[in-house]
Amino acid sequence: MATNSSNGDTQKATKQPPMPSPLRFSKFFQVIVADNFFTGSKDNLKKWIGHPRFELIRHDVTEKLLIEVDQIYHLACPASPIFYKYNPVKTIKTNVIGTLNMLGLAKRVGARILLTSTSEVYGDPLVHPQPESYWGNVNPIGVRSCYDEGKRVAETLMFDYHRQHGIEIRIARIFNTYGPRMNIDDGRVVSNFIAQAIRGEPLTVQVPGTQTRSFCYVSDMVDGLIRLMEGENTGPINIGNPGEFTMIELAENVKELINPAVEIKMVENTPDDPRQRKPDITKAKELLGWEPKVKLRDGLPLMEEDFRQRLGVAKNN
Ligand SMILES: O=C(O)[C@H]1O[C@H](OP(=O)(O)OP(=O)(O)OC[C@H]2O[C@@H](n3ccc(=O)[nH]c3=O)[C@H](O)[C@@H]2O)[C@H](O)[C@@H](O)[C@@H]1O
Repeated sequence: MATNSSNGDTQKATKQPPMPSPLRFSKFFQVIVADNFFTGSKDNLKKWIGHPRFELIRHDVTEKLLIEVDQIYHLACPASPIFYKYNPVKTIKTNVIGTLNMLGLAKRVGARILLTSTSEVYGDPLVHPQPESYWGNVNPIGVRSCYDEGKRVAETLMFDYHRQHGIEIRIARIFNTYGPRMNIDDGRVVSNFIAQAIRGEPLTVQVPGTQTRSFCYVSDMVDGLIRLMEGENTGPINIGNPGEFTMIELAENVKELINPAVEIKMVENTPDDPRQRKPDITKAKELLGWEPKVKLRDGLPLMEEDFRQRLGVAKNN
């Protein structure tokens, strides 16, 4: 540890006033990424590999991880319904055993831990928009339960470790997030529609099409998560964009912005699909000074650009 006062760097560091912005502070951190690549891609980390303050470990969070850290962003878990339904047992193990392991790590080294929970803890919500005080309407035995009940248990574990062991916790409830570098075949609606529009395939709106979601651009999400980690509130705090769209409206926007020639096709849905979802972000505004800046119609073209590059399809072709 850098405690020797004859060390120039340490003296300089101790004289510095506290950093006003967590975003500026973060450039001094070393980052260790642990990923099992079940849904993640090494390509997304390419630009950091070889950086002196960056380390990548192939690791499954359901196994113990013995490292020394000050902060833990516990982001692990497949989030696309296609992926978590493909391996529900793995999904619930990640949420339960994975969260226990990360809390064990936080306890051993005295780190602060942030869990990325989800709007899915509200299930098919009977309160609209959803404030953090709403307890939700969740099916405990459905095909989505590995994910939504899994995240609910993860939240419980976080608060139990906080109350029993004094662990510093932070919980974010993330609402549908999109942006460049998403897996093209992720299966979630924004990436599906953008890839379909670029390929000139019909946009597959699952019935009834009147179900709503609120889409947050990735840079807004990252800003919110860092503010939560650096702030004083445990949460849970909703982080999402309150702009609410039906899936038909989303398809119409993608069609207009990306490829007016594509058709919109109604297809079958899957069980327990939530009918409406919109975050109440009063807490995020008041406690984190956060609100999203990027509107859906500004974010979609940024994602389109990245998808076109990866699919090798130029605009106006
Ligand atoms: O994107 C996310 O952040 C969220 O994604 C999923 O939740 P969900 O909202 O069901 O995600 P999608 O698969 O993108 O579905 C959104 C809506 O679009 C519809 N959809 C999906 C795909 C498609 O091709 N067409 C279509 O109309 C679905 O029926 C659903 O109503 C996860 O379960 C959430 O936990 C996660 O936070």
